[in-house]
Amino acid sequence: MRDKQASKLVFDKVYHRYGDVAVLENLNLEVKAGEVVVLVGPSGCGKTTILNLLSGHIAPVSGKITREGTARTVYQQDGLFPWLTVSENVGIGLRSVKDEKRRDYDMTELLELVNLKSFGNHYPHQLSGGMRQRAELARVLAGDSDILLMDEPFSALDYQARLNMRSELARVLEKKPRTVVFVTHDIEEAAQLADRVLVLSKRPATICRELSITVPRPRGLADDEVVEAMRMILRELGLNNTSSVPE
Ligand SMILES: Nc1ncnc2c1ncn2[C@@H]1O[C@H](COP(=O)(O)OP(=O)(O)OP(=O)(O)O)[C@@H](O)[C@H]1O
Repeated sequence: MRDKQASKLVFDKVYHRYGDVAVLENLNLEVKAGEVVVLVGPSGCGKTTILNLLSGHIAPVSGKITREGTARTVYQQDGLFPWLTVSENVGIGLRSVKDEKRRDYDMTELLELVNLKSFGNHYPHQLSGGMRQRAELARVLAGDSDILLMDEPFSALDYQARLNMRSELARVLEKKPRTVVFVTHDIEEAAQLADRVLVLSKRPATICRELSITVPRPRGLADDEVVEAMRMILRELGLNNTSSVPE
């Protein structure tokens, strides 16, 4: 399998616009191998555009993007095929893997990893939203991609399911480390998951604050560093009403 340390993402003076609308202006960004970077910022500032540029779905107008390693994207709505079982959906994640390597991937292990071992023969409509996102996670972890690009993957779930998915992702990354770029509007999620939070300005997006969080995952919502990170993100986003953040 590929050396996980090899994956790295770099934006060098990236400029992008749609028509006349400049979305990114000379954005510099570096994500180290194995790092979990969370992007937060105002709606429409260009977070999804950054992921699409990182995945190669779109090309920048100017500037250079370096991506060492293969990337898979997880979206807000799960991308499972409704006519395939969970195992078959997860198996699709192995499409890019050469036949002789496929036997290295144990489907049971993947399903176990996301706590869906008994649901391999179920169809997506027989699962809850959280279970579907877990199946999606197994699908993107299957195969040999080193980079996960996650675009508000848990935002369609209810609060309890979101909390569960955060600790699930933390646990999965502990077992199968990946380089992750994660977009969210949820500052709790950012503070609980990120090694580094990048707070973006409004369009054209620049990085107005970088925040490293060193406490190991999984992290409690009331952990000092998590609470402090939430405070700083709120302040940076101009949402200074900190009364809802636990003292
Ligand atoms: N394909 C496109 N064509 C034209 N304009 C686009 C396109 N995609 C995005 N935009 C515009 O570019 C800007 C940035 O969009 P983007 O989706 O990257 O922002 P975002 O930060 O992810 O937003 P949100 O937080 O609301 O999801 C927005 O003004 C959006 O309307």
